[in-house]
Amino acid sequence: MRTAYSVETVRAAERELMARLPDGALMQRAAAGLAAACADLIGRVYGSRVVLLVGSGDNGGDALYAGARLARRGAAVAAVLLAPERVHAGGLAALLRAGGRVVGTGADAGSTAGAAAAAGVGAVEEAILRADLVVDGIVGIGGKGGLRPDAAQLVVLVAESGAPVVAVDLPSGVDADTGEVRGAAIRADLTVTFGTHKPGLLIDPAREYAGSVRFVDIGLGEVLPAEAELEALQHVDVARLLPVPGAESDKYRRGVVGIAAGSARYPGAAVLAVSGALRGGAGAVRYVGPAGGAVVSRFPETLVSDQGPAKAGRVQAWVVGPGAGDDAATVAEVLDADVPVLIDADGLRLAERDVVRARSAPTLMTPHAGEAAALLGVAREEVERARLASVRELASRYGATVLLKGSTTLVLDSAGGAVRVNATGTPWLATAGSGDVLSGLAGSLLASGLSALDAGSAAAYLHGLAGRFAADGAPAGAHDVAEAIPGAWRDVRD
Ligand SMILES: NC(=O)C1=CN([C@@H]2O[C@H](COP(=O)(O)OP(=O)(O)OC[C@H]3O[C@@H](n4cnc5c(N)ncnc54)[C@H](OP(=O)(O)O)[C@@H]3O)[C@@H](O)[C@H]2O)[C@@H](O)CC1
Ligand SMILES: [K+]
Repeated sequence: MRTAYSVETVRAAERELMARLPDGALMQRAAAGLAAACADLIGRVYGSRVVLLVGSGDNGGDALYAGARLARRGAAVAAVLLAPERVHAGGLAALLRAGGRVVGTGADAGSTAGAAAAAGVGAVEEAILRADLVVDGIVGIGGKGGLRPDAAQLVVLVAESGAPVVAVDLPSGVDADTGEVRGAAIRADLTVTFGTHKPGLLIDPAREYAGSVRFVDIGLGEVLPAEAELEALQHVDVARLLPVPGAESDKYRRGVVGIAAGSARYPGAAVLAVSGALRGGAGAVRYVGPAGGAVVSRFPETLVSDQGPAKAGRVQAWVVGPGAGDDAATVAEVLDADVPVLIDADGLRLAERDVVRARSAPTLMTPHAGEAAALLGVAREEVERARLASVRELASRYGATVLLKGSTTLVLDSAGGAVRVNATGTPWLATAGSGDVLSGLAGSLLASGLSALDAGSAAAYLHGLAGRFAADGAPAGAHDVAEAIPGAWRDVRD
């Protein structure tokens, strides 16, 4: 399991650890890891041109000490100082001792102007445009709000230069706790993060700015609390969750999932939800709704009923909503059942909030950003900008477990706790019907006994992986994704 902790938690752990260690020890560990990562990225250190962007905090200090290490290995290292009068003094001294230099306004230690001040801008620009590597030490977990204008100007120059960029701890300009990006931010090829991942490194849009992420252990793990703010399941975690039938299992013991989906207008949604459900571990799939003919002709193993959910026979979990149109009565009937219910698509719009809140069996809601926005009464962009806040707000308003779909899917249990983030997806998954497959898959896992949190996060993981396998770099339809689920399941189990 990969975990991420908020800035507040990191600060507390950092204080505790620092109290036990000699001064500066943590920064030296960070700088050593950072320098090694930079060297790996550029390949040949000797003779390479490295530019450090140095803010006035410890993030800049990390960059300076790492720069000193690279300079000792023969790199030509130039530091651009955003606030020369408040630069990390030890770090700067180390860089200068190792043969590094200060470029631009930073050369004028008396200047209070930023790096973009007219006097030094030419030299700064030239250094950045000619760099083999840019190290972003503008700001780390101490960043507040969008980048200030002088820092934002450096971001533009770095983007123009096209040089590889290593971000120190976080790409400057992204919010460490939320993954939000306000205004300019560094786009890194690699982010070297210390002690623990920060939520922003795992949640879009910030995740995209981080590039690949390399973790440097500075010993913080021993003082971090057991529960993280964010968890990202890995293969081994998902493998532990997936149901395995025993020798005594029959279809009923493995669980029956009921799919109440589709309409005369959208029969395909029913077929796709069933296609996901058949690959999700339940022993049988029951279908209720007007698309029974289409479902059975594609999947003859489905148990079809036209009696409505209450009379359809026993199920251990329901999926309601994909392609449901305006059939509010079916949604209400399903919500009345005392078994776990997954609500998706049209069902999200049709479900009464008070009814959802009053349910005693688990409820799993699976909106995409547009649906979440409609439920919250905000613009879609607002949800995409602030995914973490959105999933929290929805879970609290509905008293339900919420899976917010997207490039990084977030799942939050109705009782709170760590948010699970899933990043196995691929942009190719943004295709019609893909969500219907996910709802069937998650519903099937619910029916086989997983909690709403585990069913949602394991389904998102498998679905994302199946999307990758199905697409393999080319467009794929939702039915291809469903067909790739067994391969994803095997990949996880092996
Ligand atoms: N955690 C650990 O165990 C370890 C942490 N370590 C490292 O320390 C880092 C945290 O250092 P930190 O606390 O000094 O804060 P940091 O990120 O440098 O930022 C503060 C500076 O940024 C400025 N600034 C703020 N907002 C800004 C904006 N929008 N735009 C522009 N500037 C802005 C702010 O200016 P001010 O508000 O003071 O004017 C202040 O000068 C952490 O990320 C990691 O790299 C490692 O050494 C190993 C151990
Ligand atoms: K940074």
